[in-house]
Amino acid sequence: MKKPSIAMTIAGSDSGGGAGIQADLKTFHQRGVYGTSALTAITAQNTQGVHGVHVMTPEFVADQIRVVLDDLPADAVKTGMLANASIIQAVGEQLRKHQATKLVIDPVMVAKGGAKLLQDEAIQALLTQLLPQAHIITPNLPEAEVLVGRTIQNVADMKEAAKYLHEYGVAHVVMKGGHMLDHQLTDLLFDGQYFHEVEHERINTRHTHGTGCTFSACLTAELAKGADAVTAFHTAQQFIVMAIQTAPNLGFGQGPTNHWVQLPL
Ligand SMILES: Nc1ncnc2c1ncn2[C@@H]1O[C@H](COP(=O)(O)OP(=O)(O)OP(=O)(O)O)[C@@H](O)[C@H]1O
Ligand SMILES: Cc1ncc(CO)c(N)n1
Repeated sequence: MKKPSIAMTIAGSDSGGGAGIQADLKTFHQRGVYGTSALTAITAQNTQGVHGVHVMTPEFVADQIRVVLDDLPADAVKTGMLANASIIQAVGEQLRKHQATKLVIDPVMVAKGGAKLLQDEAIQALLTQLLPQAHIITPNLPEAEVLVGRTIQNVADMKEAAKYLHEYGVAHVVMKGGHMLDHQLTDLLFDGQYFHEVEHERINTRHTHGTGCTFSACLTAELAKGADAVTAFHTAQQFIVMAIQTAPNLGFGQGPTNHWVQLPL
């Protein structure tokens, strides 16, 4: 077998399997990439909500990253749920030590059911300790509003927010439009110079659990294989729309998407 590219996820476990580390690893696998992981927290979670959270110590998160990257250097790394500022600091330190490039930050703050996955005090740490070394940040609209400190109501606001976040040193900003109120959704990527926009129709479904995780995991897998940011963005966008369209109809709440989407590798 030809050696596969490696992608690492640093995130929380979703016991229900639709979001978090499980969505990331399934998506990495489906995109032909070998997935490794470091857990920041374990949630007791299903499609109906988060029933409990157990957070790892920053030292143990650092240990996982260190031993994995010493042995299995990642071609791209993504972060999801980071829980608190001490974990963010530990992650930042380890990634700098290992000179991890192609870092994708999905600034997970709240689960779809409303449970908090990041402490408020950690926002500043995310902005100052992870953004300067990141290749791409992928906020949804409520996350972007918190990071920027302004409301975002339309595509013009999304562009302003993207420019603001770019100032922190991240190479590309992807704004996900899943939370827009319109019938028509816009996702966009800002590379510091140009905006790349994708408009698509909202799919009327309850099966949107883990859409953000799945999208950013696909983006990370494409970067790991050597794609540029814009190409990776378009592939991830296609992947998530197909995954929502063909969701397996599981669970009594907001069900997972289809991680078996087949797109050319
Ligand atoms: N109902 C929908 N129809 C079509 N596309 C959608 C829908 N919901 C989300 N998307 C797409 O899914 C991707 C993820 O966006 P979204 O804003 O939902 O992420 P998120 O809120 O971080 O997800 P989560 O918190 O569940 O992981 C984007 O490309 C967005 O356009
Ligand atoms: C562990 C975890 N990470 C991220 C999300 C966001 O979808 C979630 N619901 N659970």
